[in-house]
Amino acid sequence: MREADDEGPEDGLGSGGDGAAVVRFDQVGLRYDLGPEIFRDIAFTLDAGSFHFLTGSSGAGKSSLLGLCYLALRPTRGAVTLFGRDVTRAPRTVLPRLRRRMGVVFQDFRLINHLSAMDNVALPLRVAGVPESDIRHHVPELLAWVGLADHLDARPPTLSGGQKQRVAIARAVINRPDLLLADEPTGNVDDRIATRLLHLFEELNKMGTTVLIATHNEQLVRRFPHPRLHLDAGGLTCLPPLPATDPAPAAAAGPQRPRAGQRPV
Ligand SMILES: Nc1ncnc2c1ncn2[C@@H]1O[C@H](COP(=O)(O)OP(=O)(O)OP(=O)(O)O)[C@@H](O)[C@H]1O
Repeated sequence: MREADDEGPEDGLGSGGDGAAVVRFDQVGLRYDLGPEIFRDIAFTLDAGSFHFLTGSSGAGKSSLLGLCYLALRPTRGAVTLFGRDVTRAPRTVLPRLRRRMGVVFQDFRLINHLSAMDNVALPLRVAGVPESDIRHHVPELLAWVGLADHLDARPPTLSGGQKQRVAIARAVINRPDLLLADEPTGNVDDRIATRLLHLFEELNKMGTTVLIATHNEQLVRRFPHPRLHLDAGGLTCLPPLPATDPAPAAAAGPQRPRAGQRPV
């Protein structure tokens, strides 16, 4: 993991900020074009190593907030700080470097259709220059953990929605990012697999990744005791974990899961 301050002013990023905050929003507002303001004065901090759910009804702005975090969107007002740097007006040239520190699971997956599941997941490792022998070892292991051992060579158009989603998750976590942003990552899978995926996120979190997961799945939110950022009517409230109901089903069945202290792959 890199330190929060390993990029200097020459990066075109603003300086300053709390070194322990991976994400900080200060009085952020957002509107699309000439539409209404969908966020008003949103303020929150994700400390390094924290795990939060992002909740709110459909249209409350969960995807938009994640888009602000990975700088696909810029705030109309206020300030966004990432990894201790003010990135509110950071030039586009710094985006690839910032995004290499993030794993993002998009609601629409954004897989590369002409590449196999194996090659889609291997992509961040190849970009990072990881030796091919390591890739051949780690990628199948992770795909097996998400239940896709028999689909390594499958191309996305031949996969179901839930299978594509799991490839997208594997791609997002394979290089153990500093920050994981996931938009409805369990929206297309059954309860057992959803629980398994949440355990994967928790293992990643134990290794230091800061995690933010947008979800509608209240049952899942109740099973995993993490605080919530809740969006409602343009505002954001930080809420404690929901009280637990039923325990999470065992995630033990299936391939051995990655453990804290090891690479997740
Ligand atoms: N590209 C866009 N142009 C204009 N308005 C948009 C755009 N994307 C989102 N919006 C509006 O912003 C608001 C928040 O949308 P967003 O997709 O962030 O909500 P969400 O909470 O992720 O919804 P869902 O749970 O249904 O995915 C909605 O009113 C939506 O219509």
